[in-house]
Formats: sequence, structure tokens, C-alpha cells
Amino acid sequence: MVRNIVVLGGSSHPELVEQMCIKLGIPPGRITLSKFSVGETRVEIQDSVRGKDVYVIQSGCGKVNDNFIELLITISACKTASAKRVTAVMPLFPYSRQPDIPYNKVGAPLAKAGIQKDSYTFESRPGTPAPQPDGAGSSGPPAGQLEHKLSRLSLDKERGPATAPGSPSLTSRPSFLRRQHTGSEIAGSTKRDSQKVVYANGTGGDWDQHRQPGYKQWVAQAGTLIADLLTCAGADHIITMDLHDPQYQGFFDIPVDNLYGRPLLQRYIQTKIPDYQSAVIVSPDAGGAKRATAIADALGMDFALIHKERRPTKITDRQNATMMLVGDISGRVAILVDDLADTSNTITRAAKLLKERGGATKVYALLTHGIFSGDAIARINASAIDQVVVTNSVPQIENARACPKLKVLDVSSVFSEAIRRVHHGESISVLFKYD
Ligand SMILES: O=P(O)(O)OC[C@H]1O[C@@H](O)[C@H](O)[C@@H]1O
Repeated sequence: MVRNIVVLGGSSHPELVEQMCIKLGIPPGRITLSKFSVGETRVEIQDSVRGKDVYVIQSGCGKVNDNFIELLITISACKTASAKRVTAVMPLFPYSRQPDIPYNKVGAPLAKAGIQKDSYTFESRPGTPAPQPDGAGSSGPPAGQLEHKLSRLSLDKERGPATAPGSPSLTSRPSFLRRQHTGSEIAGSTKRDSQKVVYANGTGGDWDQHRQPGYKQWVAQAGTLIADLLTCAGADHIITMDLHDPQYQGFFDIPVDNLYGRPLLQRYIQTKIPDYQSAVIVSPDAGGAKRATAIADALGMDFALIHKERRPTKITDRQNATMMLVGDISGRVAILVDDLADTSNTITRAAKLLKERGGATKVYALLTHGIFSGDAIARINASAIDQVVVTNSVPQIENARACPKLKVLDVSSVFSEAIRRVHHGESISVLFKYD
């Protein structure tokens, strides 16, 4: 039993809170979470937190935005009630997929907002609308190039003169780690009063009423904001697991412990998959290759990669990007490894490819976070996947009932041990050991 500690659970994952408290040998702190009829969150903490080490557990699932606000209010309530230290324990970190550099080929999630889907193409964003006085084609550079140049000019202006040789350079850091907004509005059209635009590459479409032709859409880089909101609310420390983008930690100026789900997944492979060393670890996309190869290397297994050969031109066709398998899995068991499944499009399409074109005999999908939004579970049930293994970083009880292919690994021991160690000021590096 640990003393002088209070564990408060948010609305997102009561089962995990209960399991963690059992392992810590303490009852959960008493808290009332409710809503005003308008939808505002109300938090009332019934136990004294004065001088205590408080851990607020809230996963980035369910009603993600509501739960996040609830977390912020709870942290703030603890701080103003004189808690000694407040740690936000977020098994799945919300918004962790949004520090990505915006304006990439497939676009950032927020870029979908306010766009007429039928007329939207990837070329249209970041493509800047070009002046088309006579309706004729543009003689300037293609939209992408034009915008790239304008964007460089705009950034150069913002940065001012080049730094002296040897001095730290802002540009040497990835843009998503910079604590400043890099999104910018770029003038490029003279037809501001028109809602019909023709892009330099010849495509055209109607712009949303709210959008000004000639200005690049502003894509929010939520990473800094999310980190600032947590620290501003009063969080002194963050504990999370398998951040989609580990660099996300760079947004914070408080300690962030990013625990790994990998030991659990590795142990599952070793103990539950027969003759696992003959199987092949597969990454469903290039972004997850590092994660998947780490497991393959640790277990002495072969590795294959699914490469998205051709990007779709329409965002609505995103799930139809052509996939290409790199590696030999014929007649073997394939084990897909990824950090998360949301719609499950990625893993179900990958499984189809592995069986139909790769000749895999069986397909497992191992994920840390099984978000499974929308009809993801139905999609998995109907898919070529034989078994999906996830942790309970988000609730899985309902999913497990609806999906016979689902196996759930418990992360409550990992998080409760991390809390215990942080509370006692012990190193948590032992939790990062794999083998
Ligand atoms: O295809 P769904 O399940 O929606 O999304 C999951 C994918 O989206 C990526 O960010 C994850 O790393 C994973 O590869």
C-alpha cells in the first residue's frame, strides 16, 4: 500500500482506474463528475488532496474532447485545493496524431473541415488558387511548387536574418517541435469575391463560404496547444503509453514518461503464437516500420513492410491507396504490428493483401491502442484477420463481446507500477526493458 497518494479517475476508463487502484492497494479518490444541461463539465473532488501526490487517470477515448476538458478541470481543481503534485495519467494520449507536419500529401485531419468533399482533391491543398483572368490555364509553376516557394518566402520573413554560423538554428529543428505557429496565410489570387476557383493545375471547385480564395487553409498544429493546456491547468508530470509520435514529448516542459506496450506484445508473440520464429513481423505502413522492426530484431524474426505505392487523389479515396508488399510471407504466419487502430481500415486492408497476394496462412494484428471507432469492429469481424491483440489502454469490454477475434492485454500493472515508482521517486527505466 502506498501512502499520501490520491488516484482520481475520469469518466473515460473506470475499469482501468479500478484495476490500478487494486494493484496500488488504495481505494480510488472520491470524485463526482457531472454535466450541466448545456453540456458543461462539472467536477467535484470529495477527498482532501492538500499536500498529496495526485494521479488523475483519463484516456483519450470515448468523447475525447469532453474527457480532455474534464481532465483539465480535475487537474486545476487539485492544484487549487493545494495538491503537492498532480500527474496526468493518459494511457492513450489524445490528439497524439496531430503534431504531424501539416500540408503533407495526405493532409492533416483538420484539413477536412469546411471543404466540399466532392470537389476536394489533394492537389487543391496546399495548392494555392492561381489567378485565372480569362479562364485560361496558368502559365506559372504548378500549384504545389508555387505554394512551396511562397511558403518558404513567408517563413524566411518570419525568421528574419540567418543565424550566425555555429549558433543554434531554429530551422534545424523539425517544424512540429517549434514553439511557434508556422501555419501562414498566403496570398495567391486576385479573385477574392468569387467562390469559384480554378487551381493552377487545372482542377477547380467551389470554395466554402467561410474560406477566402487566395488564402491557404489554416491547419491547426494541436500538439503545442494540448501540451500548454495540460501544463496551464497545473499538470506537473505526464504518464502515457506508446505515443503515436514520440517527439510529442518535445511540446512539454514538464516530465513525460512514455511507457511501452512493446513488452506485452512481445510476450504475447513468444507465448501465444505457435512456432512464432517462423512467422514474419509486418508493418502496415512505412511510418510504423521502426516500431515493427524493433520487435522483429528483439525476437530474431523476419520483417516485411507494406508500402503505399500510390496516394489517392481524393481524401474520400484515402482507404483505396494502392498497397504493395515488400518481403516474402508466402506460406507463413504474418503478424501486423501498429501503434493503434482507429477505423481499422489500415489493418484490414493490410490483412487482405497479406493473404490474397502475399500468401500468408494466418494474420495476427498486434496493436497498443484499439480505438475502434465507427464500424471498426464489424470491419474486423468481416476481414481476413484471424486475431487482433490490443491492450486495454482504452475500454475493450464491449469490443471483446462484439468481436470474437479480439484478445485484450492488461496494462493496469504497468501503469500502477509507474505510479508507484514516480511516487517514491524511483527510476521507471525498468519498465522500458523489453527482454
Ligand atoms: O486505419 P485506421 O485504423 O483508421 O488508422 C490507424 C493508422 O493510422 C495511423 O496513424 C496509425 O499509426 C495506424 O497506422
